Amino acid sequence: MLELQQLSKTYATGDTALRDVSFVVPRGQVMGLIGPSGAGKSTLIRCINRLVDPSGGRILLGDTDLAQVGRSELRRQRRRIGMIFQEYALVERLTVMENVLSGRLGYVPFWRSFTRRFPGQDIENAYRLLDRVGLLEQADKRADALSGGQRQRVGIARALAQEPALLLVDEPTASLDPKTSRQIMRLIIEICDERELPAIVNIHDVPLAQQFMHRLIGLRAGEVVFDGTPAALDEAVLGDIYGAEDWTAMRREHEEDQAAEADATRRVAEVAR
Ligand SMILES: Nc1ncnc2c1ncn2[C@@H]1O[C@H](COP(=O)(O)OP(=O)(O)OP(=O)(O)O)[C@@H](O)[C@H]1O
Repeated sequence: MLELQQLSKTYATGDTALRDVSFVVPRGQVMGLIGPSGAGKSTLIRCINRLVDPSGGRILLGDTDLAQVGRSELRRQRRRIGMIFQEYALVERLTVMENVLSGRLGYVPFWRSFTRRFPGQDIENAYRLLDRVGLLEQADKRADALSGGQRQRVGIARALAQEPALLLVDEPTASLDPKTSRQIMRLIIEICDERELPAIVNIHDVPLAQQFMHRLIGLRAGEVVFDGTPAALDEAVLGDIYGAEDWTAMRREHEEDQAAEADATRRVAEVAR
């Protein structure tokens, strides 16, 4: 379980990015973080993995307050946080398997990571994870030979290789087409269910968030202005989070994208006939 208590962040520039943000993400819950540009979504994720030092508040992962841990303890705590990135962050010239095993680097002694000799148990587990994300056949391929969706699956397997207690997911589908985006979201949800992992997903695509997330939190100017189920996120709330004009423009853009996707699907079907 992850619990934030009155988390605040004011940058050295004087910009306040988070104000007294409090919520609990229980095990197995996938929570989508939505809000306009500058609302504080990235700052929130960065505070949790301590790429940014919070100005105040507590970040409890189990019994540990991540906001308080010192440098050496932080290294240990970061193993417990699996990260999934928008641009996958794979090592392109390494194989799929080597990329997944890099999720174990926080656990193996330096000399072992240097020679890339991992314990047999780690290797067995990596094969199991690749099987789970549907990439067993690709284990020996170089990462740069994969499609975007496949790369993100490697990113997911790598995060799981850490045996995390929490997943932080930053715009996982921003570089993917709509169909692949849905497949990746479904996979993340299934995996969190299976492993009872809490997850926070920073997500721009509101309809995709509504379709898949268990719960949504809306941030505006660093404050929580919505916390509820996707069903409770109606037009009035969305207008409140994004500003009525911006939300109307976002919705129109989404409708145009959907029409284009339906058109492309129809054309493909016609060619295949
Ligand atoms: N390193 C920094 N130094 C100073 N101010 C920052 C820094 N990073 C972010 N901010 C400010 O903090 C606020 C929140 O930014 P943040 O990047 O967390 O928002 P966001 O919701 O993730 O936006 P986006 O969706 O565009 O990524 C903004 O006002 C931003 O200008």
